[in-house]
Amino acid sequence: MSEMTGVVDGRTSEDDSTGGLRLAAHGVTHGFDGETVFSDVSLAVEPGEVLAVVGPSGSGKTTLLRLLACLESPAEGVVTANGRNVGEMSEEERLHVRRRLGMVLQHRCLFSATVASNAAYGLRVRATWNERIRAAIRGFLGTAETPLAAVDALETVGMVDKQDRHAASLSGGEAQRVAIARALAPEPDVLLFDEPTSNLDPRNTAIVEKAICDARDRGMGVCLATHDMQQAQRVSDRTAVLLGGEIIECGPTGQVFEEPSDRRTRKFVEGELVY
Ligand SMILES: Nc1ncnc2c1ncn2[C@@H]1O[C@H](COP(=O)(O)OP(=O)(O)OP(=O)(O)O)[C@@H](O)[C@H]1O
Repeated sequence: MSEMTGVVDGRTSEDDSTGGLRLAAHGVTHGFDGETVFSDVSLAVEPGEVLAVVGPSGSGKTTLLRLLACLESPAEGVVTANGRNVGEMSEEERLHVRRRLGMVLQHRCLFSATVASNAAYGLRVRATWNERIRAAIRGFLGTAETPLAAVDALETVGMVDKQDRHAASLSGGEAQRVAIARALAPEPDVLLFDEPTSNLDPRNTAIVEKAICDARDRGMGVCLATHDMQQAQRVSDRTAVLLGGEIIECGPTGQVFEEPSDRRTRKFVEGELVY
């Protein structure tokens, strides 16, 4: 619980003053059907950094991301957003936090709509009522245009030329890139990416990794769950190793990979650990 500073209810000194969003898990334990997946996990995604979460299949990377995304509540411990316990927020406040997040889940699902409409989804749900009414009128008149931010995001992932295609017609890799564009378009404060390049070839992996680094350089916090040790080394500032139901190591990526303090980390990152 070492990161649990100045928390939990009420506003704290960490609150919105920085303009960014700091998401943190404090002493979090979670599991399913009576089985614990991980215990006493504490980590934070700082604004302007990429935090990689690496660990074997089934170690709980997705579960941790879902807790940080406020999609589930931890069995024990708390998740905070700028120092406030999201479990003690009203529904409206939690929704406000969720709207500051962009998420790409491993089992991404696109809506049954065009690529452009999918990419613009996050902008639509964040729009004010006035903006929604104007958009509805433009839709009715047949003069609706794809918002520039959605076009930019599609351009970033190399999908702008397919913006009129129906999502159902896309390959797995194309759908993955549209899901990433959908997360990027609203310029959220924090991006939570679960294996975002699992279906991509090296060229498109490089494009997505560049988008992740660009987002970090613009001040977003990025939490990246990945199996790909090279990817963690290429893009992340810090790496957390989730193994055997706990975070066994969390620190600057160079240090975790080159001079880990836990011998299991060295075995894991070098692919020697049998699990
Ligand atoms: N909704 C659920 N109901 C029951 N068990 C679940 C559920 N979600 C995850 N689990 C279990 O929790 C454990 C952790 O799953 P999780 O998907 O978080 O791992 P992961 O590290 O992301 O795995 P992978 O790298 O294979 O994606 C697994 O044993 C999984 O079967």
